[in-house]
Amino acid sequence: MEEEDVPTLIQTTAVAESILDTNAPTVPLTIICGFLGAGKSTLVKRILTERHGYRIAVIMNEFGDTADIEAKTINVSSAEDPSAQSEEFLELANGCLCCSIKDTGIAAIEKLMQRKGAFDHILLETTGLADPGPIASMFWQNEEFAMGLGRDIHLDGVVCVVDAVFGRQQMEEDHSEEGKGESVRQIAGADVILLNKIDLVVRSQLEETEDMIHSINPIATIYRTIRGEIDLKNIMGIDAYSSRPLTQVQSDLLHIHHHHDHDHSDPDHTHGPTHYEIRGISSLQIDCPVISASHIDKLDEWIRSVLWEHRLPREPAKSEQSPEPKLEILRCKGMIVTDSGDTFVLQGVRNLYEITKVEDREIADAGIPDEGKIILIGKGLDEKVRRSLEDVLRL
Ligand SMILES: Nc1nc2c(ncn2[C@@H]2O[C@H](COP(=O)(O)OP(=O)(O)OP(=O)(O)O)[C@@H](O)[C@H]2O)c(=O)[nH]1
Repeated sequence: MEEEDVPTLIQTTAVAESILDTNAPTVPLTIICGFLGAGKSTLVKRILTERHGYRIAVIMNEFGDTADIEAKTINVSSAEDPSAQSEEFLELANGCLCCSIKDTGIAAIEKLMQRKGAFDHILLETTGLADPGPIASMFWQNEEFAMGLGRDIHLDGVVCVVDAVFGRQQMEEDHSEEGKGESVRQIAGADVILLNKIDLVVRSQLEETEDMIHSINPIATIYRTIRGEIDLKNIMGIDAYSSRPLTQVQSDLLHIHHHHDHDHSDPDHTHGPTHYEIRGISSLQIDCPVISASHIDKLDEWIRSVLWEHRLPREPAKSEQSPEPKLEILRCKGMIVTDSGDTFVLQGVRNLYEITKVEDREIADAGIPDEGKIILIGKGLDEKVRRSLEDVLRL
């Protein structure tokens, strides 16, 4: 996708189909991020110790207090291979596998893949300060990845654990001049959010935090948890980066529609950027009418300009000194319906994206949607951006 000659839609579909047809499923990978102290380790510990029936390989930054888990060391460092010194595998009583990484995650995952077949899912826990975006794009639509680990692994989703007690305060601090904005980037890049420690707060505080999260990221599903207690099917196997399960994308989009239904009575607030703009990160939702098939190319061009050149098509590039915020998309997702009866799914993480035609048989399963919707999460998403995209869709 980095090249000028972006693969055509047909090729993309063909690749997706060939993956489907080879009957060699790749292992789903879930990234777990979250605020410092929000409860990531508590969640991981649950996964490693409880009897849930899943065989999960967990990659942790450090073993921390999880090292006391009853386990046997499988692989210790070897003298010939220095990279092996940075990781260790532990096989746990509940069938899970655990490994720690200190520097690059890729080396650990490559090692892990030598044990392919011993697990059905990979969880990658990041540090409390990590921005999941660059990590997610390492595993998605990345040529190097596609040629290597991508044959064995696919990105399933990004889960963010948010502290119900301090989450709001954390986001507000991150919004300040001194803050680096990690917590907001974590929320912006997540597909599922666990609002954890709900036992420690009152309902109104929960709702306020949820509102704030929704304003930054209307795509993510929020679950309220205590000590990371959650049915694992809600965080694993969600296929958030796939264009295949139309039903999932559709339900996400319907969910958003539902959530903002109350806005429709007020014309000024029908689709505007949400009122929160924390560290300039906000979201934009645009309804797409049924468009003509030729508009797909125009849309593709628009997306490329915004994602790669950080400007609207035909708009001059902004200088570094420009007072206007830089246009930066952290996540985009959408569904587009054409008058030829085709449905396309848009998926994007930062500057990587794909627009994929949905197969007829999937539509047969899910039903043809009446209209589409595009959601952008990022910086500089003002009314000008909305109008520009609407113009492209309504040519
Ligand atoms: N009351 C309450 N305490 C919790 C809950 N979840 C986690 N904790 C406690 O919160 C503290 C921090 O939890 P961790 O799981 O270590 O948090 P973390 O996100 O891994 O922390 P870092 O790795 O430092 O970013 C621990 O003392 C947990 O026992 C919860 O739902 N309710």
